[in-house]
Amino acid sequence: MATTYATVTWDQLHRDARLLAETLIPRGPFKGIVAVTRGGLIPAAIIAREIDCRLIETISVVTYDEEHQGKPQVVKAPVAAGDGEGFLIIDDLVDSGVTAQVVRQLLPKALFACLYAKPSGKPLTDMFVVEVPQETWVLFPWDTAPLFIPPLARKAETAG
Ligand SMILES: O=P(O)(O)OC[C@H]1O[C@H](OP(=O)(O)OP(=O)(O)O)[C@H](O)[C@@H]1O
Ligand SMILES: Nc1nc2[nH]cnc2c(=O)[nH]1
Ligand SMILES: [Mg+2]
Repeated sequence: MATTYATVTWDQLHRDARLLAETLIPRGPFKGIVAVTRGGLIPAAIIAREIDCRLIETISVVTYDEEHQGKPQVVKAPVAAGDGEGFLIIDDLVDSGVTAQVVRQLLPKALFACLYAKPSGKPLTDMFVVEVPQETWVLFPWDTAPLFIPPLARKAETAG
């Protein structure tokens, strides 16, 4: 199936992160947050502010596409979070669920929350805000830039 794109603006991301924080409050308080770098860093910062949490640890998992067939590599372990008890894991999104699976294995007692979830990754989350179709590629604000688009009339002129 052809890939479609879903553009998320800074405003939308901020709203969705605040919505997630609201649903997380009754599940807390948390000892700390583990942000899944890099995509989880900005959502984690927004959520940390809302739930008043100042201890932020990170985990970095590098995954490879099917073509490269590599095993996911943990290039930074979340040592301050132990087995995850009392910790909250934040990522921007789950897609295949591979990243979430690796993270959960290392932090089995932590709660896993993300902003966006595709069907394959959804079962690996404890909480998410918006479901996105599997074939949709989410474009985050840090992936995109505003672009000049010529007026329609000028486009018609050049098309002859
Ligand atoms: O469920 P999955 O198929 O594993 O995909 C989800 C992961 O992919 C993206 O990270 P990416 O590995 O692209 O790295 P980044 O966060 O450093 O950009 C995203 O931020 C999630 O962490
Ligand atoms: N930006 C972005 N990164 C991803 N990594 C895995 N799926 C996605 C996606 O939909 N968007
Ligand atoms: Mg990521």
